[in-house]
Amino acid sequence: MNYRIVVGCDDAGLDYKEQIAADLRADPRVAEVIDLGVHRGAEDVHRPYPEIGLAAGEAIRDGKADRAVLVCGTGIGMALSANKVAGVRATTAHDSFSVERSVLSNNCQVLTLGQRVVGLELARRLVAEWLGYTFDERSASAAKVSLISEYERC
Ligand SMILES: O=C[C@H](O)[C@H](O)COP(=O)(O)O
Repeated sequence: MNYRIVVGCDDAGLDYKEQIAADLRADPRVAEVIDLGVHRGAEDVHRPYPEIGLAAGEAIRDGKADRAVLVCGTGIGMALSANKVAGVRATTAHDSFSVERSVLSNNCQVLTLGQRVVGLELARRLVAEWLGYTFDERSASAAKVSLISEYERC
C-alpha cells in the first residue's frame, strides 16, 4: 500500500508517538513515516497540540502524506485541530469497531489517540488494524461523506 504516514504528538502523547512511529517504520504497508514532533529532549517538546494537529492536517491537504496518527492526552485536541483543515477528516477512536468505521464509513485520513486514555498495547493494535482498512468510493457511505466535502466548498 506504500502509505506515507504523518505521526505527531504533544508532550502528553510523546511516549506513544515514539512507539507507534517505530511500529509504522517496521510495517511493510508503510513507505514513509513523517514525524512532525514533538521530539524528546528537543526544543519543540512543549509545542501545543494545535500546532502539530494543524500541521498534520496541512500535510494531508497538500498531498505530502496519505494518513496521520496523532497522540495527545485524550486525542481530542489533535482531532479538533486536524479537522480545521479543509478536506481533512480526523477522529479519536479507542476501540476496534470505531477505528474500522472511521475509515470504512467516514473515510477519515487521521486517527487520534489519547495516551492518558488507552493502554499502549491496545493503541498499537488499533493502529495496525487501521492501516488495513481502505475506504470504498463506490460504497453507500461515499455519498454521505461527500456531503461534508460539499459543505466545505460553500
Ligand atoms: O486535547 C488535548 C490534549 O489532551 C492535551 O494533551 C492536554 O491538554 P491540556 O494540557 O490543555 O489538558
